[in-house]
Amino acid sequence: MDPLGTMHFTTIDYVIFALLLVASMGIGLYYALSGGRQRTTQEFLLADRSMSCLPVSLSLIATFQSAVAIVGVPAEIYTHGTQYWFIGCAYILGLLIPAHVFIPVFYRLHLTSAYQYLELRFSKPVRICGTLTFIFQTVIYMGVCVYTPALALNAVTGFDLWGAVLATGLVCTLYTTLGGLKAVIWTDVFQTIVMFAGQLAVIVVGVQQTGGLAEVWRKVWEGNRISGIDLNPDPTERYTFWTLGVGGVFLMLSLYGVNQAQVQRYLSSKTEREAIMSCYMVFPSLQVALALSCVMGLVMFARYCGEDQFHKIGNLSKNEMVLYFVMDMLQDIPGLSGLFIACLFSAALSTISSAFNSLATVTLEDLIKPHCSSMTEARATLLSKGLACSYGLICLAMAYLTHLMSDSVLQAVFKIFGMVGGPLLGIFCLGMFFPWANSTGALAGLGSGLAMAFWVGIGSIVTRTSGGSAAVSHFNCTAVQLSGNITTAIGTALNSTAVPTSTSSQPMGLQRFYSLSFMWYSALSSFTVVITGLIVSFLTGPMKEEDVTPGTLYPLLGNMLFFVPENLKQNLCCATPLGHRF
Ligand SMILES: CC(C)(CO)[C@@H](O)C(=O)NCCC(=O)O
Ligand code: NA
Repeated sequence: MDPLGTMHFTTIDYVIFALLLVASMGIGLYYALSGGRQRTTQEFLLADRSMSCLPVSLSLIATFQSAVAIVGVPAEIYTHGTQYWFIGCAYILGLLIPAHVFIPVFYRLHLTSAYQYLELRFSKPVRICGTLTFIFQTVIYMGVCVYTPALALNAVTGFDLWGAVLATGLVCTLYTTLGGLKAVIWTDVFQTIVMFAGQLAVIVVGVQQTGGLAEVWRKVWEGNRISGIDLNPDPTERYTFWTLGVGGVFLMLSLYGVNQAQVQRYLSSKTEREAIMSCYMVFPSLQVALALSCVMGLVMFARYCGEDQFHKIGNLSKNEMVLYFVMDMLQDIPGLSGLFIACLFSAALSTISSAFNSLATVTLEDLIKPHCSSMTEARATLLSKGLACSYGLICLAMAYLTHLMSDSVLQAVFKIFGMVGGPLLGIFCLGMFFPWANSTGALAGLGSGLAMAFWVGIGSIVTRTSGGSAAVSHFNCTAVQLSGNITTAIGTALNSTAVPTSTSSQPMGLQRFYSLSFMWYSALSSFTVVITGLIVSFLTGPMKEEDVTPGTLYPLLGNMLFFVPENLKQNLCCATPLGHRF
């Protein structure tokens, strides 16, 4: 059955979509032909370290705000209520800690790649393992990012799936290869604005068509979509205040603290102050982004609550709901659906362009340069352009692999971030906060963190448990006679996480371990890295603080014991490292 066959794109919608691609290309060309014309790696990979905080901050949010969040969050709110919104609490510590811990350390070391840090602090093998882990994470993620909007568009409008994937993948490869990081950052700025505009337009029209704000509020309130704070301590509950507000901090740290894409933006800032400022400015913009997608879910609910007799929306996968809602509602307003499609693809483009550039950076800096010390600057720049271009093509291949993914991409991406990003966060924390950690400990820690993460992650996929314990909250619309049907429909929409009939029985033993909420993955795996790393370091001979490269430690213990007199602290082995005051 194809309930969506009637939806069509008008010429003006195509024009708006094409304009997005053309404008992005234009920005790429501009930076290819202006400034230093992308003739040095400093310019191509680090924008000449000359950026100011406003473009950097918009680029920071654009990097990890992809179409996955734009289609995933409203569907989550529609089916489960506003609990997810509490992830906004995690933004406070999730941005303050990067601003005051990670940025100062990275910026003062004058790095290009975040993994250079791992060599300075530990050894070359640790750096290479870190780099390979990052490449693995990013390559999977970019496949999901380019595939998601194309799939949604295809499902709802019949727009050619691989045509959309190719168009976005190739245009993005081209402007990233031509214009370097400057183009990536400035297209991010433009694309973030398009992203916000598209979501806002849909919300405004949606509210109007549903009968005004008061009516939307009444419907979502009566439909039980407004969730109170859920303080259930059960770690297998998918979204609670604890999983979102505490587990989410670790997710945020792995993304905004140590992820190469973001670290590269901090390093491209003119001064350390600008870098810290940009991190602060992410906070309000990220709250706006979160609010827009949550409100969109509420409006979508208000619009269909009790009126979805034909299970129009209930039969869709979570990734298709939003686009269906948009097309259904905006059909009569020319151009508006085009604007929303542009919003969706802006989100995707800004994420994959960051991925291409950061992957080119780490491949050149961490894997190639150490072996070709005599490479000329011109050659290195040419090589980095070749790398950016190759990763663009790899992205297309990964989109094809994503074909096999489950139907909730938001959960899939959170799992990838937790399973691979968490151990990376752990190894940076081990290095910065614990002077005793040595290289063997770091390698053992990273290995065990990854093993732990893949054990629980793959276990949950195989046994289909993580997230399965999420209570499918039932509609409680005014149209009571319909609620049975709608609940069934929502059940269908959630079929990927089909709950076994015996949901009431608590999972036991390993089963319980596998059903750990994926919001805890980052915390679990980074703690595993730190603890294993410390144990192995102490067994193999801990490092002495004076042997650690200056500037690679952050005096966490020293700062936390601010009330202890200075000479006592020296004895406690947590002195401020040479020449570095934080
Ligand atoms: C980083 C967060 C959690 C911040 O809300 C969000 O942007 C997110 O869920 N990002 C990952 C999904 C995506 O690719 O859009
Ligand atoms: Na994005």
